[in-house]
Amino acid sequence: MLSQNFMLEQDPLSLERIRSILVRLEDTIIFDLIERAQFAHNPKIYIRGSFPELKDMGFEGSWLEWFLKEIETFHAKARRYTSPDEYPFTCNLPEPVLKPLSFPKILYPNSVNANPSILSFYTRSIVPRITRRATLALATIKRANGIVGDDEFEDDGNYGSAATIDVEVLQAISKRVHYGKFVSESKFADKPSAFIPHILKPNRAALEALITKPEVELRLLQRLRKKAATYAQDFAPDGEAIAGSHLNGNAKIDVDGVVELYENYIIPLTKEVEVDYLLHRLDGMSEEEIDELSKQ
Ligand SMILES: O=C(O)C(=O)C[C@]1(C(=O)O)C=C[C@@H](O)C=C1
Repeated sequence: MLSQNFMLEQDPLSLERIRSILVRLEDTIIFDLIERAQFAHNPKIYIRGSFPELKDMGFEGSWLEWFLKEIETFHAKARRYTSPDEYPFTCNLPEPVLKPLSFPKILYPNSVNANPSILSFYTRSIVPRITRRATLALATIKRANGIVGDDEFEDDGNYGSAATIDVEVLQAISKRVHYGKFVSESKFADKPSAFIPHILKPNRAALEALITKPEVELRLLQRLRKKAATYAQDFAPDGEAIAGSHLNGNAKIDVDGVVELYENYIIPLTKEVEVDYLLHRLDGMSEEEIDELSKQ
């Protein structure tokens, strides 16, 4: 079986293996979004300074940033961020308590990190979109109970639950997007001579054209729509999907929203990471080394 375990894989740069991980991460991302969609938008948790309790403890960021800092502090101690496919959202994290694993050297040393963009599009675009249904349901309940005030409708008070799932979604998207580095390394290793001229004379458009595979993207979006539509349904105790349970606003997740998330953010950002990685792929190499690579 193709795995995500770098310590076990014979050929970590096989494009088939890397793509199989991207496919599996689709499931993780869809399920995490379904979990997040259970709760209202809760915009307060993304705004710095809206929790005086955090300020009192000397923390200046938002509620979500506090969650990220605390969770990543713990995970850093368990050496999560020494793995080549894990990237933290916060900095100044503690050292691991265990000695490092000696991962095989797969990626060329680089400092490409797309997490600031991921955090920004997730909080500004994704959360409001996928929580719309929970927010509307809350509005109905509050109106029926005579509670008015539009901003109240977005807030169900589940700040801990919402932020816990936010961290999971962010980590899954981050892993997915940064897998772009492995895709790039695999494509580069396959034919360095195709890439080298556009790295030496930096040309983003040419590099992007080289890594873009429209048929792979199309298949991905079709598969994703089917998966999201399946998981959006309810299932009877015997495991049969309940007909129509994903219609008339009852779907567990906004299927179009999931597809748009991939089409407009996740795939473009993965490609950006791929190109950024390539642009630094020859950093620190001598002319002789580059000449040698160009022959391949
Ligand atoms: O599978 C690849 O070849 C990738 O580069 C990954 C990916 C994606 O984000 O899913 C990105 C660019 C390609 O056009 C196709 C798919």
